[in-house]
Amino acid sequence: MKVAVLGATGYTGMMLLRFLRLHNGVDTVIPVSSSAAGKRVSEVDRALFSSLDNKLSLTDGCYVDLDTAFSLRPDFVFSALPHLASAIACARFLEHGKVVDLSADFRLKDAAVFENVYGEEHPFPELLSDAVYGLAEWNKERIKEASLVANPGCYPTASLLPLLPLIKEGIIAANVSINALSGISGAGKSAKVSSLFAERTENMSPYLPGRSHRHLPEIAQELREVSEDADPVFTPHLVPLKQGMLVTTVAYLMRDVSDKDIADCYMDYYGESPWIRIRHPELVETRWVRGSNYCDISFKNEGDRLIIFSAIDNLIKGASGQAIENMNIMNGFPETEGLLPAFEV
Ligand SMILES: NC(=O)C1=CN([C@@H]2O[C@H](COP(=O)(O)OP(=O)(O)OC[C@H]3O[C@@H](n4cnc5c(N)ncnc54)[C@H](OP(=O)(O)O)[C@@H]3O)[C@@H](O)[C@H]2O)C=CC1
Ligand SMILES: CC(=O)N[C@@H](CCC(=O)OP(=O)(O)O)C(=O)O
Repeated sequence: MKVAVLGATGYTGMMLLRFLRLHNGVDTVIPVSSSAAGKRVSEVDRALFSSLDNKLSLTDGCYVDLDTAFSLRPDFVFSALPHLASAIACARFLEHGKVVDLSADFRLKDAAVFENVYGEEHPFPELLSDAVYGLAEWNKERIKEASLVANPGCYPTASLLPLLPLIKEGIIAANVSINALSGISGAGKSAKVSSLFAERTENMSPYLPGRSHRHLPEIAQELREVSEDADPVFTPHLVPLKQGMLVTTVAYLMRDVSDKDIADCYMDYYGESPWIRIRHPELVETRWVRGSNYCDISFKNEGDRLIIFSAIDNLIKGASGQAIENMNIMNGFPETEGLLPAFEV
């Protein structure tokens, strides 16, 4: 396959290039950048050195601009652009092939909700019903048939994976309280005061609590697929890590269940998944998933309440790794293809 990566110098774009160099189903990579067009990829991302060069023959080892990439007619495109810029580029490239969008542009099903959350009219509302929400373990059959996959946000991925089976099976109530801790790379590579080392080191803080964060409507939308009563509380926090995400969710148990019942429920849904590890009775830690596509899940059963823990790497299972997983599902490759070994930015 001939695969283009839009936004290839950003954090998630860089990570995609690192995965694609080892992917056996991809022989040609087209790295697309507005800021680095004409520069050599191996000189910008020194971790790659020359290891991707054999797949960069179409662009002479260099990044190209969007128009050049379009003229090279990629079969498959990852868009790792900011919101709105991404929707416009995705709509264009869908003419040639399949697309996985890492931005939030096609995640919300309702254009009015999108406008309310992102503050702008959706440029392609007619594509929203075609887009499949790419929570890979949950929507696999629909992802197989999709041309446009909306890769989930990092907070929604880490929150939804442990909750969906338990809510669907009526084990926990859907009015959950989700507390999430994110590494700073979740804010992207662009310079902002709030991401400075001096602002973030030795410091932790909640931000956009209550109904303020744009991931709350995304999480609520997907929980409502399994329970129409879903009414989550979502509180994100920034912690001084480069990569990583830890989510602790408190839920009310709906019936008397043993630890084994809960573990069995997870195994029924995720027993075949190469990327979900049920860690119970151990708890989870971000260091055990860092640089990998794993989502680790654990829980503490209090009889009336359940405390649920999940850990991912925000840049991998929360973005580029899940995007590769979606490409694998869309094209009939093994789900693990290209995803081992793991990397850090
Ligand atoms: N960071 C994370 O943990 C996650 C990010 N996402 C989403 O993935 C997408 C990429 O995120 P991330 O890699 O962190 O972002 P970055 O800010 O690190 O990179 C985005 C890249 O897009 C390009 N770009 C920036 N502004 C524009 C613009 N106005 N028009 C066109 N291109 C532009 C730039 O690359 P170039 O100069 O090479 O064109 C930039 O490096 C975003 O939509 C983000 O919300 C989703 C889940 C998790
Ligand atoms: C730490 C941090 O800033 N995280 C980002 C979320 C990560 C992300 O990029 O999510 P989207 O793809 O939905 O934009 C935030 O809170 O906005």
